[in-house]
Amino acid sequence: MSVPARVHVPGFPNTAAARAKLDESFDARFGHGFTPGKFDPETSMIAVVQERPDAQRLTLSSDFKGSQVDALAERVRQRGFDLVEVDLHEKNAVIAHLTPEARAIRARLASFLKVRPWEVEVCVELDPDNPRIVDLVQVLRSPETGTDAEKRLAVWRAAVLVIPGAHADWRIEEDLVSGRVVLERRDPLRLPQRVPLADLTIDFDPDLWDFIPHGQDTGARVVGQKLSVPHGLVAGETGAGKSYFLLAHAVGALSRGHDLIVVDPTKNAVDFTPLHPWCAAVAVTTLPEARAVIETVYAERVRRQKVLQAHGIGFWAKLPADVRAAEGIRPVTVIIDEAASLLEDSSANLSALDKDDPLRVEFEQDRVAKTIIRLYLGKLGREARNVGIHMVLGVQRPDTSFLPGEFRANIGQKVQLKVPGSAPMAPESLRMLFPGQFAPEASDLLGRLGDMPGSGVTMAEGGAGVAAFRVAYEDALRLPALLEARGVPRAQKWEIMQPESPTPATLADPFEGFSDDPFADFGDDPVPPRRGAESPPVPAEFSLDDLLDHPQPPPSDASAF
Ligand SMILES: Nc1ncnc2c1ncn2[C@@H]1O[C@H](COP(=O)(O)OP(=O)(O)OP(=O)(O)O)[C@@H](O)[C@H]1O
Repeated sequence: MSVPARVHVPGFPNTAAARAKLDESFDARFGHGFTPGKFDPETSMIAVVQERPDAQRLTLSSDFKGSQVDALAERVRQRGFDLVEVDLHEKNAVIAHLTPEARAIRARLASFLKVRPWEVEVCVELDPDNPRIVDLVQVLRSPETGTDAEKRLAVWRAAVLVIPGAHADWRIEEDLVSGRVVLERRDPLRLPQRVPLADLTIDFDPDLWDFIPHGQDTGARVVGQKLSVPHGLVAGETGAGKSYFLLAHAVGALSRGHDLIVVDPTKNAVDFTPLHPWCAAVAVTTLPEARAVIETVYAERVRRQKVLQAHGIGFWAKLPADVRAAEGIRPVTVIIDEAASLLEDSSANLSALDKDDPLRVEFEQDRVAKTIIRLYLGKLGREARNVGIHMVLGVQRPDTSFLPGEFRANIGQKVQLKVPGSAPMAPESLRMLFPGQFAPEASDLLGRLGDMPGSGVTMAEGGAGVAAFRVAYEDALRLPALLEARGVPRAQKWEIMQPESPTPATLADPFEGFSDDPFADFGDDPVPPRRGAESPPVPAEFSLDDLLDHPQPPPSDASAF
């Protein structure tokens, strides 16, 4: 049967596992000795490559020993063939005509792996337009390089560099079942060396409220967050550039007319200090302070919902401009850095301490603050977009399990930043951020990012896929000048509710007697706080104790809104 040079494989995922599977079907269709080669995603065609050209099987004498294999290889070579496989147990060997490239690469890989050439089998393809460039090397057979998948990958990452012309940006993938390793040429990712934040920042324009730019991709296209899905999440360990990402987001939001709120009691939001005059509120010292700010944000959500209801309108931007101005309704961006530490429960048990011990009092207050922040975050997750409230969370690890489900479901843009010089992240650790086939893609891109801080991958809601990008940057101390130059007004400060500080004894279980959602029975929740300098002075009264003891919202102040 004549074997085609290429076959059409629409939708082929081009993974090592898919190759191994296709190899089986090649065996069935074309007989042994053909393997899937270079895949062209544009035409969905894959090459059919002969693994062992002119292969012949030799029978070895019954007393043939391992010590004689080198001599055998030399005799085979003198006859113009290559020894490709020796089976000392079955006493046979396979010889074939390897291409010069396959012979050379096999020899280099074998030497790197410290084995003899016939213990490694490769299939090599060259660039059809430039036969001096190696396009694809498939290692069809090789000795075991370790039991740990990450370590084996590290071995192949080093091994790939012995291939002439190869570099660290080559794609490297192993199929765990067949053991086939695919080493494929890719052009290196070329991210901009630096993206000046000033280049992405516009003159103050609230009409452009629904897109916050973050940086540029490999084609210098602007990457950012569309606010059609309200919230965002950025993951990155220390040194990855997370604080500067959040600063870029803050500046983008301010120049698009958002009120800015910063919550970061873990790191005291020092990087944000220059932005304080532009912040409507900050919570940067304690968890109860963070709780009060989040409660205030939620109460603002309730107030806005009432305004919308009163006008029979479902979305804040559709309110008449005069109503928005009178009510102080602008989009709100709430930045919460180190979000996990605000939400994750602490398992410490301080019952051995006296109940008035300051340490225990603080611990109990923190615990209650976390519980309440988690509750409000869940509610804001699903109820925030129509009133214009958007949150961006910073976390160390790409793990969202600590977030309330409603919040997770409303994260539009997800970003993973890479610490310069760090080991590549395995797809498994990225699955919570990037579902399905996007996790391997994200892992792959992260592996090719190079060593510049503020580089990462992002995936926006809507299935457009993952993209590598460089975060826009400006020295934090120069941000005030940038905002001034762009005409961004300083903030009207929000009045933050101060929940009464309950005594530790009443804090033991603040939600006892409530099933899932302790606020579900209370209709429209707390009395809204006063907002901005234009608002009439109405006392903002809302505390956890009020909710628990007097389920109805106090009606007396409602008319003021
Ligand atoms: N986009 C960027 N472009 C250029 N340099 C950057 C960028 N982002 C961060 N850097 C540099 O990298 C350093 C670390 O960034 P950053 O402080 O944001 O890290 P981080 O991940 O927030 O760390 P930490 O968790 O300790 O705050 C900064 O001092 C800054 O100089």
